[in-house]
Amino acid sequence: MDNIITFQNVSKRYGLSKALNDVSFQIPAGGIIGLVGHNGSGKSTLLKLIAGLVKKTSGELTVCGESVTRLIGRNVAFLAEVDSLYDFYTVKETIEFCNDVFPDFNEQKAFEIVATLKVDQTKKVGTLSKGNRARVKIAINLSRNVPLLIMDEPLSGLDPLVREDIIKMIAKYVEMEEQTLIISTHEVTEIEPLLDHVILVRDGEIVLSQRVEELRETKGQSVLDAMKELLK
Ligand SMILES: Nc1ncnc2c1ncn2[C@@H]1O[C@H](COP(=O)(O)OP(=O)(O)OP(=O)(O)O)[C@@H](O)[C@H]1O
Repeated sequence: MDNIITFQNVSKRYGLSKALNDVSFQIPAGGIIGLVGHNGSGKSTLLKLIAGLVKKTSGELTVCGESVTRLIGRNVAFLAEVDSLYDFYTVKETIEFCNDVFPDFNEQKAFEIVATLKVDQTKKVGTLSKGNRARVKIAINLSRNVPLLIMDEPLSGLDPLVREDIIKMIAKYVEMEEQTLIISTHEVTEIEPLLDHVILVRDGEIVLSQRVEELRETKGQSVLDAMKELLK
């Protein structure tokens, strides 16, 4: 499969407000894709459409070669801005719970990631600092053995040490040959070294979808340069 995701003339409206406007583009399979745009540009909507969490208003959307329905959740691990972890479970119980719920879950990997990040597994999730809660979220997402990982703003509102931990874990644990990770972020400078492909969104439209290497070779631009030019 060359492209893991294809959007053809996809629009999404919430009532009268247009979040995505007649969008057509493809996302290649494998590697890390950065989704970048200002607040309210449509990034979360695009990610939720891919994960089958909201319905398109019109157009054609395929993920892993199938039209998207709610069943697409089998192929997609979605890390939302607001998490759905249970406060009353310890970190260990949370990982065991995920192992029961997701048939594709790699429990050993999850334990390894939280141990690497020095999160105390005996603590209840509700008592964790914001940074450690984010570390648990990323461990769970990276431990799903699915073709498509989606992370909506995983770095937002976190201090530099936590952001660094998350970036390191992404670099180490995404299975680049078999998995595609789409990550939306405002922290372009930090994430740029990881990116294979970048998608820029402005006012519900895709203004760029290109390999980062190609952007450098053909236009001599970094992702940040392209962002400054196209997202003014
Ligand atoms: N459930 C909803 N109901 C109504 N309007 C919505 C809803 N969700 C998003 N919108 C609107 O759709 C547009 C795109 O929102 P979206 O959350 O996709 O943007 P975003 O790029 O993810 O923003 P941010 O960076 O702030 O998270 C915005 O104008 C937003 O107000």
